[in-house]
Amino acid sequence: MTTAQIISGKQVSDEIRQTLKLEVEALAAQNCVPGLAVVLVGEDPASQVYVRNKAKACEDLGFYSEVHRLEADTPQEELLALVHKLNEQANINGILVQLPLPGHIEEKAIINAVSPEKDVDGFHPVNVGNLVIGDDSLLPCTPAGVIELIKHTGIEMSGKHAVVIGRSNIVGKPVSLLLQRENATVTMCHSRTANMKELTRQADILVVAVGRANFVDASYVKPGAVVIDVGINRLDTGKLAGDVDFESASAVSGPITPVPGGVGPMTITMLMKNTLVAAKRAHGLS
Ligand SMILES: Nc1nc2c(c(=O)[nH]1)N[C@@H](CN(C=O)c1ccc(C(=O)N[C@@H](CCC(=O)O)C(=O)O)cc1)CN2
Repeated sequence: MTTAQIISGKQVSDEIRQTLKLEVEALAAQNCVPGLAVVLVGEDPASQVYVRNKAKACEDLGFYSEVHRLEADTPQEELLALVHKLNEQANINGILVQLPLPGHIEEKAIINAVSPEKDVDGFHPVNVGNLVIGDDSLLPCTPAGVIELIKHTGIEMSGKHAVVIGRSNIVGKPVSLLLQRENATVTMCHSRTANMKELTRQADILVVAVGRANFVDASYVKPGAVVIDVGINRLDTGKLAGDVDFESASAVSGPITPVPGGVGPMTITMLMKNTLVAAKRAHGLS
């Protein structure tokens, strides 16, 4: 049985949403209603759930929202035309095209088509570039959620050694940049890293985003380290598993996130936060 502190993404997410809701109410008095457009192409079952949850979050917080559901064989040009239309739509402050997209659509072309001011995913090269140079930008939701969860533990990131396993554009790379922004010393590991355990065992903060169920066990973890599991892997049994073997890792770790109920719920909450920020900017409010 674990004695480690379990970091509840659900609880942190609820707290942030309460703050957002108050802000939305205050903004309404200034005729500013945040608007989010979510675009789903195809019928991927997990994506359908995430899109429904995004629409529900908008409703709960008092945002305006639109969900555009397109057939799986929708031509790329049609999707681009929709994105261009949403870029021009004044009541929409945030545009999110749900990933993954069907194989015939070039993800990069779609991401690049979203206006950077409405890119609430933080995936557009302009926002990525601003993240790299440390300028204000819309931050990618899952990495921003990871930082919020670490802050919630009360453990200082400054001066700590953070190790990130995984170097994807949507999690590993941005989370490393955000940790550096918090003045952590960051090491990135990936599939070609030699002696990975030697590095991860030095980590005060270990972020795992490899996409392999139960990849990290206790042997990777420094006693007392904060462990953040970004993985969401659907097992053959239908159950969800993280990239971290929770039973094993939590026997030695400090605060640790579970799956489900850890990083996942933060993703949508940070999307709501980004949409609010984008709406305020569009209305000239700081
Ligand atoms: N355009 C984007 N596409 C995708 C993103 C993204 O940030 N932008 N991230 C993921 C999917 N995603 C949001 O879109 C997402 C994933 C997981 C969760 C979540 O709450 N997970 C729960 C478990 C839910 C379940 O039972 O499946 C948890 O971990 O507790 C929310 C949002 C890929 N696509």
